[in-house]
Amino acid sequence: MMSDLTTARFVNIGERTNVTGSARFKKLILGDDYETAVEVARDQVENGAQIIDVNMDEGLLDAEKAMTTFLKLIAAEPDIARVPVMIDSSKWDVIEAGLKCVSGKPIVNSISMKEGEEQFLDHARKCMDYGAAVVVMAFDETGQADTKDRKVEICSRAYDLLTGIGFPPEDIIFDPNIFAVATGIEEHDRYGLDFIEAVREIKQRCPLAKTSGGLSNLSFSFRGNETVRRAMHSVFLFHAIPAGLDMAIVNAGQLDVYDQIDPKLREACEDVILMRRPDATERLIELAESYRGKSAADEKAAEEWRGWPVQRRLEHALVKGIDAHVVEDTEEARELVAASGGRPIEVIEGPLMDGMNVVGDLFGSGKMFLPQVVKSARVMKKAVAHLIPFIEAEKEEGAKAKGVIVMATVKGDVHDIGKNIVGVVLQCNGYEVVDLGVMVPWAKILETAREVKADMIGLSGLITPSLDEMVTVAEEMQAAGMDLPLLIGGATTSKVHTALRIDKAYDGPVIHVLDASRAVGVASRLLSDTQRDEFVESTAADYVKVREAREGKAQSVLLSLEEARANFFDAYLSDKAAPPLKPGVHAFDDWSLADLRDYIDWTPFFRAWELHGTYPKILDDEVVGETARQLKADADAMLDRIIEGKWLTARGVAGFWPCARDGDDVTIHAGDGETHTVLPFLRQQVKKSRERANMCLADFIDPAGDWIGGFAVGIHGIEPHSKRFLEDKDDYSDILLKALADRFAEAFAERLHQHVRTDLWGYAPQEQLTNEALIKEEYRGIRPAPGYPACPDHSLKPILFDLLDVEANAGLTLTENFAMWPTAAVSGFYFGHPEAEYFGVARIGRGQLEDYAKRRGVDIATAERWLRPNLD
Ligand SMILES: C[S@@+](CC[C@H](N)C(=O)[O-])C[C@H]1O[C@@H](n2cnc3c(N)ncnc32)[C@H](O)[C@@H]1O
Repeated sequence: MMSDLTTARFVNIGERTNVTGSARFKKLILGDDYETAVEVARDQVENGAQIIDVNMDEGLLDAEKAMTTFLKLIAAEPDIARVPVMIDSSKWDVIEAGLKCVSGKPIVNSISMKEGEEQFLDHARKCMDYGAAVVVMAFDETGQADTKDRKVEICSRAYDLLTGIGFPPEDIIFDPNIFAVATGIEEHDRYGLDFIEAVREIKQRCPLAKTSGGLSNLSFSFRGNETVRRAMHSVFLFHAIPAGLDMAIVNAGQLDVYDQIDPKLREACEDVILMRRPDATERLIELAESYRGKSAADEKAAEEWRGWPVQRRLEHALVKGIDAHVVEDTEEARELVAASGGRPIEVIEGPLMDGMNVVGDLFGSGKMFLPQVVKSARVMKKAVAHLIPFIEAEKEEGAKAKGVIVMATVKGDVHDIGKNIVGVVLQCNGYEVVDLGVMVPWAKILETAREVKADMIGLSGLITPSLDEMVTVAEEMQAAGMDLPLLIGGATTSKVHTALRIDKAYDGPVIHVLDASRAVGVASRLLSDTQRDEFVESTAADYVKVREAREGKAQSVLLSLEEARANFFDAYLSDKAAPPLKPGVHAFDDWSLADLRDYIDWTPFFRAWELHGTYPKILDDEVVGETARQLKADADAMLDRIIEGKWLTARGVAGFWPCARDGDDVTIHAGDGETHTVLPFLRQQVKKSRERANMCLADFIDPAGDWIGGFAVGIHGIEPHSKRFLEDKDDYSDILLKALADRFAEAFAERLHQHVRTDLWGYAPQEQLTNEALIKEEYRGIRPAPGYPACPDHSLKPILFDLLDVEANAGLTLTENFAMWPTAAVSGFYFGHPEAEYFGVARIGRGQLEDYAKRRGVDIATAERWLRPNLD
């Protein structure tokens, strides 16, 4: 309960006997269990309610009867009947029925000028007849008052009308409408402050009248987060009561003592309610995350661990990933250490490292998974950040890292989720990570490694051209005479490529790290006095074996290019799709994120966090189910924030052009009929068994004339949010946000493709598929993406981007190695033929390489670089 001066004359109105606000009470009344329903009223009075609000407005109920029955029952209970009853209904008949059953002074909730002055005064006169006080809502013929001025204007007008008919001013209670704040909508930012200021003015203008409000609305955006809601309510009252608020409908048992609210949370609530800073909402939303999802039982457990000794609290916070109290706990630990003459560094070396060791052990033994580890790392980072100024002030050496690792996503590539996860996992295992970010040229990597005296270098990349960039880094390390271990990771990297190309380019140790969960094991062996040599030697020997196996392996037989072309896929061209209903290029500036949310494929999201399994089954998985559920809950909460706060913008473009197949090229005739663009595709050359064709995407296009489409979609606006998370040492939220942006991009590609089939191209207008069926690609047509197996050459992207004018229409650009920026982006071609399917071009021969170079007008070396994965 709030307990300070300001509350002395403040009246709590109990809200639990309200079928619209309490699911439990509704169930009792619908079930005719009035006996227990009366107990709800008694509990409220015992918990400090000084008025009880009774509401029976429920479609399935005879509200008049329910109101009458309930009020008569509580009138017979002296310990309840000692407090006034507020008869709450939007129906006047129900109010009148209630008025007849109340013996003491009733309060009517509510009347307003919504239907005009006449009805308002009619209801007021009837209330007067019953000696009832009235709640007057700030509502008039034009609607509900939302600004301060409207609130004051309507209440002043009502006051004059009521006192004009002799209504006792002390029986008037104004409710100037408490609305939800921190919704992410800018116009709502003023709602808290406007209410408080309106109350102040109404009290001055309307002598003797009282003010009230329904408090739970205020925190509506934080549904499910009781801690934050309670804090917001208490902070709001703390400021509204001195302004003149006399009463509020509130769960009296659910208010916190103002002084005992976590100061960080209290300040964030205050910033929002009093509109003290423009980013108040975002800050509160962000902070709220750390209090989210706490049930009553969790709350109790939470209170319990807060009573433990500080060392144990820190360990608990680290293992559970709770960052809400870590700064205050770290400070307490620091003071404790200081009191016994110790140094701040001892807090890191002692309780924090102990906690992280527990995390490391749990992770190592498969009892904890990446999302939890990243959350633990967030706690650790915040604790360390708090200690650093003290450590520096004492001119102490920082905690000695186990080793220093320079990490980078290579030049031309922009993907960093995997790298970031590895970085966080290494950091929380005691390594110092120098993260150079994305698109890092080799020179910068080498220079930094020297500068920080790195113990190893870690490279990451997602697109195929990055494989070459990694070879370049290895070659440059060799040329510079370095011998640091080089770690290789990322989606397109493989042990085979590492063995065949990178390991051969560099004499120092080269290790392919399959996934983030292995990074710590690799790093610790590389830096161990006893294990290093053995590990390096056995890995090198392993790579030699890979190379030998490769050399000795009978390679699949390749047809000549002519033979492969002769065995093309002979599609039924009469089945080709009709021309598009809406040809040309269509840009979409701001596709609804709420709409895209329903198209998300969650399985790859879990994979990004190294939780393997298909959604939704993964949620019930025996081993990772709990982690997956928590991760999904965090993702859903962030999606709410992204959508409500309009953090991101989905921009996309789709277009369709007349075209014809010309050998393995598709020639597009754009606009004027004169200019044409050539899309050169590659053909499978591996000798096929039996009837199977040597496919090429061009085979799905009619040489006599056809249509092809293209698209590009991207998710914009991530940067400021990412920056804010990182400034707050919150890698977990940063990675979560990036993974969700990727999900939105894929969902947008799926949604746009559906729109294309059913509307823009319109060859499948009747299609109706569930999201599951969309994910399984049960529709007609495909959208192959440059860089994927059917068209592995990323360098087709500039051609596609020109056709669609992607930069202007969707705001996407390409790096020198054809990675799209922003990172959360997808692009590809549309083929509408019913037999069109995905395949892999796989290995091609020298003949096709030379032919392709000619068709593209580039030299062989360039074509080799583009097609490297298909040449090995
Ligand atoms: C990478 S998944 C993305 C869809 C998945 N539901 C998601 O949300 O991540 C499938 C997409 O990759 C591309 N793709 C897959 N296999 C391909 C292939 N063999 N050739 C070309 N593109 C391919 C297509 O653009 C296809 O729509």
